[in-house]
Amino acid sequence: MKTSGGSDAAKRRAGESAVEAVDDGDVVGLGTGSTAAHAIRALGNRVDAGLDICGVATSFASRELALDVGIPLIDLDEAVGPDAPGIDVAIDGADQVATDGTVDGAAIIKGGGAAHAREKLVDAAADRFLVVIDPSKEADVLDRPVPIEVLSSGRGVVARAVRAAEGDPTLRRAERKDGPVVTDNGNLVLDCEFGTITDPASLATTLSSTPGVVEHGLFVGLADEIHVGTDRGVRVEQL
Ligand SMILES: O=C[C@H](O)[C@H](O)[C@H](O)COP(=O)(O)O
Repeated sequence: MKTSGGSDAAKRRAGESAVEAVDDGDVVGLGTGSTAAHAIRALGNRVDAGLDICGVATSFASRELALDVGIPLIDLDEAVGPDAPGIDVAIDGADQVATDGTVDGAAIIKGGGAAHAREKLVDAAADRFLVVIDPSKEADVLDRPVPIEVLSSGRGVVARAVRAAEGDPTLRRAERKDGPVVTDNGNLVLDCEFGTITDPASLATTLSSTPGVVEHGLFVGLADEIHVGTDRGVRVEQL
């Protein structure tokens, strides 16, 4: 599993804090990454203690972990189809979070683990989306590369569109295999450097309308709460 800056204890506190918001009977979106993994483990402990919930996984990794800790799972289609229960709450990590007022709520970059396409489906479908981070993820303005999942045949077209939007795309390469990272959906990832992102909503619209883009990692105005774990406690920001 990908790891990132910030202490493990801080990530654990963030994950455990968000899991307190889960109620009996809830359908819960299970995020991906090292911080969301703490939430999944904490949820597994609550299931052991009798909590009756179903999870909806956002990746192969979150599915494996959920099964490992005993969380019953349903598919996204089962959760949101006709007469389906819906998703009550989603708990997910982030690579960078800015709440500087340029958007209503928070502007977030996700996809460091290449899971952002399914994460956005689940997080956006949830009644409440809780973001779990450590303080290293907080920023005044977004400035990290934006991961973009692309159809392999559309890689060149998307890269050209990114350059036209004054971005610098780099194909994400796998660490333990020769070749690129391939997502759970069989696609490639371009990590796109845009410098300081002063208008994330506008960039998100541009990227969403580019042919070949399966999904980009800008989550604008989707989050309802940010749980920031620190080495001493947790700060919860309501949006
Ligand atoms: O694709 C991965 C996800 O968007 C993760 O939620 C994000 O990269 C944060 O992961 P972590 O908590 O490990 O920093």
